[in-house]
Amino acid sequence: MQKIFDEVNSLDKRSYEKFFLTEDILMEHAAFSIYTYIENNFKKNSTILIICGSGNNGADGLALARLLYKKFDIKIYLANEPKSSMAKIQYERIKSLDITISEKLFEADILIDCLFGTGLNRSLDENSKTLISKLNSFNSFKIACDIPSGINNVGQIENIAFKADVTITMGALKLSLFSDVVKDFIGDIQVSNLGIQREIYETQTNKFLLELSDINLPFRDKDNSHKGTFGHTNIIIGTKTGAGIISCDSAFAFGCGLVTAISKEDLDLPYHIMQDRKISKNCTSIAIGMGLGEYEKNEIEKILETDILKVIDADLFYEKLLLKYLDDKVVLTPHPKEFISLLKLTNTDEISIEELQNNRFLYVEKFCKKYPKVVLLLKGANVIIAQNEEIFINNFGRAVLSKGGSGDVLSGLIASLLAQGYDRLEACITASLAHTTASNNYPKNNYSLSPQELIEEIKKL
Ligand SMILES: NC(=O)C1=CN([C@@H]2O[C@H](COP(=O)(O)OP(=O)(O)OC[C@H]3O[C@@H](n4cnc5c(N)ncnc54)[C@H](O)[C@@H]3O)[C@@H](O)[C@H]2O)[C@@H](O)CC1
Ligand SMILES: [K+]
Repeated sequence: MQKIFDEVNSLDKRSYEKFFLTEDILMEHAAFSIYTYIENNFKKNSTILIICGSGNNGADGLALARLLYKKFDIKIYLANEPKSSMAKIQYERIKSLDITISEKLFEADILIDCLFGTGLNRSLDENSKTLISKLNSFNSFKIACDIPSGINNVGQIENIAFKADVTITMGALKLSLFSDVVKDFIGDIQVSNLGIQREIYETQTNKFLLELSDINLPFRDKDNSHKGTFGHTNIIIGTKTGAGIISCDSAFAFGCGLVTAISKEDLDLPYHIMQDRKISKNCTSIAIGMGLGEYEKNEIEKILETDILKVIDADLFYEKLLLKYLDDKVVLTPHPKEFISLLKLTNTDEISIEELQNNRFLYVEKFCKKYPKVVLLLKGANVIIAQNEEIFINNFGRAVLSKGGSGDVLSGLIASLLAQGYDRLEACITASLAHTTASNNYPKNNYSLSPQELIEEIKKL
């Protein structure tokens, strides 16, 4: 996993003080990393337009222009006069070069957005909005320097943002690159080295970006085993039976030795799924909530009271009785609407979906502070997995997963791993990565994936 920081100004400051790296040195490395990216990916003499603002993001662009000059056909567009001291210095450095300052925007092969970086601290003015909108309309390859202009320090977009194909971010990953609302604006992310290896530039953090290598699939190193060796999960089937049955199937596919559907009605189940009326004696995990619908409250209580690890999902986030069980036995897997209900039930906050989606990390942190024993998995374009003060982000998800039943598959995967002995965080991390990876491996298109096909892809991981 990679470290993520709420802000990097303190890291820059530490580099000046601890390693005697000046702002100038850091900036030269920032510019050089974009130069290297362009050199490695584009033909000599490609046309490049660098759009520069008045601060240090613009200064990065001016330094980059100096580096690219003569190897590429470059022009600078000055959105504002250089104002920060580094922008003025960088401007001096290019004055004697014959670099064209373009008076207008045009569709170059490559556009480089150096308008605003981490200094964006107020709403965009009309000129900036028009400028960004025009840039977005061009068919050029688009590179954002540090962060696409228009995204603020907490990952919100008030009006418009530059729509990058790649964001080359300076020094370390910033949290603002991982809100759901910026997902379609940042493109691929690359981290630039600022004159010292990233592991030295970076300090301690409590936030992490998951990588594919963080997956820890079920592993069998004992052949002297039987079905009981690999756990027994119980999935509670509610009035909407399909949801729970999907979870049963995905739990079985992800290695759990035994899967029992707990249901009052006789169900038409796949042959490998057992059925019972009550929780099995040797049950090692439970999943409850998916398609629950009408269910007797005292029966739910009896299940929640058990000392068994549980995945709690969907309809249960609207039940007040859940409040007694927000402890070290549970994993909660709400989607945004369900999380809002949970925030309300727990008297944490009463907010709209929009407010949540604009501040996902803030509300996850608030909730986890209040319930530090709970493991929370907040669904969304970027999945957030959190416990106490730690946050893990899975940004591999794509639109292919935006289908009914995807969440039921995920509940089954987590329950399966809990039953097999994973701890709750490990189970969420591996299940979430398996879920996104399998969906991305679906070969057909990004709209037709069914839960069954998703489970088939999970079997191939
Ligand atoms: N501090 C450092 O050591 C380094 C900084 N670097 C670059 O510096 C950037 C940050 O530079 P700055 O702090 O100068 O800020 P920016 O260049 O991001 O912002 C420029 C200026 O725009 C003004 N501004 C903010 N919001 C505005 C709005 N909505 N409309 C009009 N003007 C607005 C601000 O007052 C600020 O002075 C980083 O994103 C990165 O690109 C890199 O060179 C790496 C090293
Ligand atoms: K930028």
